[in-house]
Amino acid sequence: MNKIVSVKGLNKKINKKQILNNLSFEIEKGRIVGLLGPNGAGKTTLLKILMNIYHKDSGHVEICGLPLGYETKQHISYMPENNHLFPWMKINDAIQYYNDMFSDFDIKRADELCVILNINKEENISSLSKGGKERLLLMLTFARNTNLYLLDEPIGGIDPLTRKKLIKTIFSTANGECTILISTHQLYDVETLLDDVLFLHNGNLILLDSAEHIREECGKSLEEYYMEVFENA
Ligand SMILES: Nc1ncnc2c1ncn2[C@@H]1O[C@H](COP(=O)(O)OP(=O)(O)OP(=O)(O)O)[C@@H](O)[C@H]1O
Repeated sequence: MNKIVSVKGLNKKINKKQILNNLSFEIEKGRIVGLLGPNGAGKTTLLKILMNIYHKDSGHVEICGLPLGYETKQHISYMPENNHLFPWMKINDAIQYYNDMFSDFDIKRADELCVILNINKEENISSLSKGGKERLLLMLTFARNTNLYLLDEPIGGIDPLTRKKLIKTIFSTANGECTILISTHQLYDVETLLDDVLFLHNGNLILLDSAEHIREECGKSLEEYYMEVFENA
């Protein structure tokens, strides 16, 4: 089975406002896909639907060949936009918490990622900076062995040097087996990482293409292409 995510005719309204409009797309196994678009485009809403946190109004969504439900959640490691961890915890407690919650959590991998991302396991979560919290969430997210990683704005607060290390880490995790859908405004930083891009504008899918095709066909970087598309959208 090569389709990890399959979305057909997905619609979502919130407070009578159409947030996602008849979206249809597929994501193949092993791809790293950038979910890109301006503020309010519907990126977080889409990720929350894939995670079964928000319910769709209509349309059909499958994850790993299964219709959305409790079981599909088990296939996904999700990094939400906001920190959902308890402030009284130490990082070590958070690792334990994830280990208890998820049977696919790999403690050894968590330790390795702590070293790579310069995370002190004795630190209190309440004392972490914005970037520190993001590094913690990324460590927890990628210490799980799942088929699909959904990342919502994972690197906005992370300094450029750590971002570089992080991108390498994401590459090594991806290794052709797992699939990553990453919503970000840091296009410049993830440009080399992405296999495909999905452009959302006002809840509409306006482009799904391979990064290579965009570079070859248009002779532009993804960031340049993004600017061109959204300036004229
Ligand atoms: N719980 C909610 N109640 C009311 N409106 C909501 C809710 N969640 C999302 N929206 C609206 O849905 C639209 C899409 O929001 P969403 O957070 O999905 O966009 P986004 O592309 O992730 O934006 P950003 O890049 O700013 O994070 C926005 O107009 C937002 O105000």
